[in-house]
Amino acid sequence: MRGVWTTADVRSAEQRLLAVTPEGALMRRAAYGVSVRAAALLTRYAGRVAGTRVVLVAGAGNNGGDALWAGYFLRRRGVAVTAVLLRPDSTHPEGLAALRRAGGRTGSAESVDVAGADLVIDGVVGISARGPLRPDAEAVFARVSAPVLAVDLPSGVDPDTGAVTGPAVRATATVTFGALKPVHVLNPQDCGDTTLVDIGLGGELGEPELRQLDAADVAAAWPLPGPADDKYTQGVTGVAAGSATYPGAAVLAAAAAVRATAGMVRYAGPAADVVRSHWPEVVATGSITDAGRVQAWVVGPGIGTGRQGRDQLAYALAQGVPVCADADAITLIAAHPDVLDARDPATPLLLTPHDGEFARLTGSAPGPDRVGAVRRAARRLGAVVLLKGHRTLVAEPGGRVVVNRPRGAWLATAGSGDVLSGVIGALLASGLEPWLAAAVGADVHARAGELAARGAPTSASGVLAAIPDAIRQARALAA
Ligand SMILES: NC(=O)C1=CN([C@@H]2O[C@H](COP(=O)(O)OP(=O)(O)OC[C@H]3O[C@@H](n4cnc5c(N)ncnc54)[C@H](O)[C@@H]3O)[C@@H](O)[C@H]2O)[C@@H](O)CC1
Ligand SMILES: [K+]
Repeated sequence: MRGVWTTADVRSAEQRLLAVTPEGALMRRAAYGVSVRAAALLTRYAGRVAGTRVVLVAGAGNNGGDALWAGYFLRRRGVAVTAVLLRPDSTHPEGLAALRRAGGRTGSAESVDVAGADLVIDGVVGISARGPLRPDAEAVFARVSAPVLAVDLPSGVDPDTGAVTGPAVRATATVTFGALKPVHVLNPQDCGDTTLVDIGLGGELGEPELRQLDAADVAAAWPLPGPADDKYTQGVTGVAAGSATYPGAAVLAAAAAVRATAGMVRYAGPAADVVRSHWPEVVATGSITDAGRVQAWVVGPGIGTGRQGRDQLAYALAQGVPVCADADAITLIAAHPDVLDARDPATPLLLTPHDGEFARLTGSAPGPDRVGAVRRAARRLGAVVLLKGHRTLVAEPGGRVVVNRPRGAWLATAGSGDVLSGVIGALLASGLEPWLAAAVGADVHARAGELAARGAPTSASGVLAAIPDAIRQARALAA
């Protein structure tokens, strides 16, 4: 798992490291990393390094210092470097001196040929940034047509939320130092391709603010049958979904569970015949009370918000096994919170709202601080909450939050949520910890969406069919 730390955490870790590191060493390490990434971008976009032209845009702080030192290293590789100094009187003195010593030039926003650069390096602001780009910096970036390499983060984007509230740099690539910050995972669009340079901060960092799974985490968590397994030992998934009028949700959720694990899937509800005819391997019954023993329930997609749905939900919650409550089940919990009384508090509950359901459930929309909102909701509800979105978030009551890596917007298609709940149900039934089940399920769901789409719109059935390839992809990347 990759950790992500707040700027406050990073700043205090840096202070501790600075106290035991020779003056300027951290900045030179950081800046050297920027120069290496800059050289790679120049090779890619201009076909060479020596003889190219790089413009640095340097603000008043250490972020500007990083850019100036990166300019020093690029000069040594034969690059013509010119720095636009936004605050000439308070520019980082050592960085400026190093650049000049190496033959770099400086100028004002008006005098430097920004439009003629092969690469622009954004050293306006870093982790001490507040608010959007100021007009002087905005005017410089308006003239840029070359790729932009952001130092630490794209200036103008909020480091801790990734929010853009005014003019901001849109980077081709970002080089960050010591630790990923929330901006890198919450706003990857404006960061471009982010690389992390190790400046030795690792030992100084505490618990991360956010976590992100990589393929190895997904592969390690995904349940696979062993030689001693049979259809029961892998965990039986129960799916209570759909209605006679809307059987589609039932078919999609049950089928997703079938695709996700090799164990058994039981379906209970009014769409039993339709489910059975599409997926003969599902053991389907008309009533949840006749369904038999399962190791986790998925309840909600298409069950409606009336008496029948409420009874199904209350029954599932009383079985002493983990429950993934989705769609109508969330609306039911919002309207009748007493339904949760049927649940043994030791039974894990996982809720998978989209923004509208989240607002119904908690009384307010997630707002711009989605991480804070989902973390509070999980704590208050004593449940794992998966907040759907371009970057799906999963929070558990103890405060840990996983951010899903977006893979295009292909999953914005009808029925896609039903597929997700079926996958998560199967993972819960296999015994995965609920927040890991939700995070790993969301990751494979996103991979399946990308594989199904391959550049053109897809459908929930397409996503469903791509689940095995998504699992294979994660396992192959981890191998
Ligand atoms: N402290 C360290 O040990 C290291 C710091 N490093 C660099 O230092 C950066 C942090 O440097 P600083 O704390 O000096 O601060 P920044 O360089 O992030 O910002 C400098 C100052 O700009 C002003 N400012 C804030 N928002 C602005 C806006 N929207 N437009 C214009 N000006 C604005 C503020 O007065 C702020 O203090 C990191 O992002 C990283 O690039 C790296 O060199 C690695 C080591
Ligand atoms: K920057």
